[in-house]
Amino acid sequence: MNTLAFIGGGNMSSAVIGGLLKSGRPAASILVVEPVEAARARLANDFGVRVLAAADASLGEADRVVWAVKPQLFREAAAPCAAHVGAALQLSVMAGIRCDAIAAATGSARIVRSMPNTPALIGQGIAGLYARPAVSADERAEVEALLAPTGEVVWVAEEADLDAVTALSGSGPAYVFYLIEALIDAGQAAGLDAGQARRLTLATLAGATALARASDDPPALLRERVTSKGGTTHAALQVLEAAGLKATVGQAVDAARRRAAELGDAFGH
Ligand SMILES: NC(=O)C1=CN([C@@H]2O[C@H](COP(=O)(O)OP(=O)(O)OC[C@H]3O[C@@H](n4cnc5c(N)ncnc54)[C@H](O)[C@@H]3O)[C@@H](O)[C@H]2O)C=CC1
Ligand SMILES: O=C(O)[C@@H]1CCC=N1
Repeated sequence: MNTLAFIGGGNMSSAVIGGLLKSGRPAASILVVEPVEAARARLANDFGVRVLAAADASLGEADRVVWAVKPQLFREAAAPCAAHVGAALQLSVMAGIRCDAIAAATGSARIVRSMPNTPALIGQGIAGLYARPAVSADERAEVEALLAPTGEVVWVAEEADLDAVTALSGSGPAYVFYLIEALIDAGQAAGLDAGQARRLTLATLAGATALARASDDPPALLRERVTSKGGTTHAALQVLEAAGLKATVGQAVDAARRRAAELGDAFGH
């Protein structure tokens, strides 16, 4: 079995490692560079993987390297690894660090960038993936298998499309949580207690999403089926329309996409 190295052993790495072990990968084939002692102890206890406090020559064993440090720490983390990992396929889950910057820091041309989202932590994420041309079809399939425990993947053809993925599904859970907050508050304002408002809100979002997934009909048609003529839904939707909610959502996603591009420029090399 080849060796897989993770640089950074936090939330995202733990989600991927947990899934890999469940799918039968031997813990001894996984190496994690993690400077925080408590995090190393947790990785060793929970998973039995090999942990390193700092990069050393044993990283040279790895033919696959997963970059999972916070973006602003990438350069600092990469410097001591670079001498050992240049021949490996690099997979990054870091927001905003472009392939050029990863190539410059690692000396590898074989790079896959992914943009995950936080539901990955419970196996229900979706990640956008972009591969440089030097990455083979077999390596792409291997990356898909690696990320399978975190949820779904979507490939994009251009690296710039990852900025749109970041704006839609990377940041997207925050938009949904914001809507959840607003609906719970509204339910309470309408007279329900906090527990009732929370249950009704979460089950409604989960149920509507599941129905949209299960149906071949477009969301607009599903919406129309809820909306009786002259009824309650119509009254609510008129308020949302008058407030320009669709346009506002469009502007919000565009602001996130532009910010992702700016951050990519800022982390450039
Ligand atoms: N789209 C999203 O919502 C998400 C994006 N991500 C991306 O995944 C990456 C990792 O995020 P998390 O796992 O949530 O962060 P985290 O903070 O849980 O884990 C990062 C780990 O890197 C370690 N670290 C710090 N300096 C290091 C160094 N020099 N060498 C090796 N390790 C070092 C830290 O001690 C920490 O354990 C980030 O770049 C983030 O952009 C992660 C989760 C969700
Ligand atoms: O807010 C951010 O910049 C990161 C990228 C997507 C989710 N979190």
